Amino acid sequence: MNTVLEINNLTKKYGRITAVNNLSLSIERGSVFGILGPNGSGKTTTLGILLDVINKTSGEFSWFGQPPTKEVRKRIGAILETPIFYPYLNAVKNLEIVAEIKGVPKSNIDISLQKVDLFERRFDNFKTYSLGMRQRLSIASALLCDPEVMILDEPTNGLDPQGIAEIRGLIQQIAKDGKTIILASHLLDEVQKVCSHFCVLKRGKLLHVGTVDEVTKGAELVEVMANNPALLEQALQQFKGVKNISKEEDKFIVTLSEGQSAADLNQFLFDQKLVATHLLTQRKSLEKQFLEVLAQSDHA
Ligand SMILES: Nc1ncnc2c1ncn2[C@@H]1O[C@H](COP(=O)(O)OP(=O)(O)OP(=O)(O)O)[C@@H](O)[C@H]1O
Repeated sequence: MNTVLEINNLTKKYGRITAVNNLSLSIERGSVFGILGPNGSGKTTTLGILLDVINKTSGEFSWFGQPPTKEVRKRIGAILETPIFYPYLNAVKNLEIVAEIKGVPKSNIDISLQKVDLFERRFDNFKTYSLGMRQRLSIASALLCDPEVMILDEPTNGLDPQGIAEIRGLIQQIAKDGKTIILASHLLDEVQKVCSHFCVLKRGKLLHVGTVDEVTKGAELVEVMANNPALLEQALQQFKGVKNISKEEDKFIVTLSEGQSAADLNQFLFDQKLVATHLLTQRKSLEKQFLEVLAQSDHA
């Protein structure tokens, strides 16, 4: 893999608000990179800077190992906001206008429409399109110049479950075609389903970066219950293989250290003369990890 995007100490201040705070990241070719963060964490501002529509306050970034010139920018397709299409023109006519503006050959239009599965509906007026189809047309317009990188900001916002599934499938398809995708989302589930890598931003600061796999396939989470919750809690605190314990009523959710299994925990409890009435291993979800990372940052 080679590096598509390198960000070094990027900062954006709006008066007293620091929207992006000393952010450093690198994104490799072929990855689907999720920028995850609650509302106001600086995702859109970061993407805006990378696309040259927002001025940075300080820091640097490079695309494909080169400074971010207009020429380099042509290798990137982006949807920051839903583009404005003409309601009384069909998809082909709308994309012809986009192609004209971008200086892209019109022969790319049919290919783009096929990629987003709108070819059959290409002669229908835009106003007859569902929200999902409108979003797919936006993606087709970003694909017109056959970019190496696609940037999508909250691509499934406002869509119904079917529209969400379609867009997610489409993102995966575009990634399979070899494009690098950078997508901002506040939806953990979306990032978990679609992305290979992700970072977590909060108030403009980078809290975590890594692969989705290492989070979801990493440490085990075990639900434990026993007849005597107080004794169980004491025992759990003594177990050396515990990384974190949280409580949901009488049920304890135990994050095990790397290499520890539910069987080790069960054996330990048994040695303490405690019998677990409930012992369930969960795979760690991105959601739990994300909430933990955010909670830890509150105590930092
Ligand atoms: N033009 C602006 N002027 C002043 N403050 C701004 C401006 N744009 C963004 N901000 C502030 O910068 C911070 C980051 O906003 P940004 O929109 O980048 O976050 P986000 O993670 O994309 O959030 P959302 O998911 O709600 O779009 C917020 O505190 C926001 O209020």
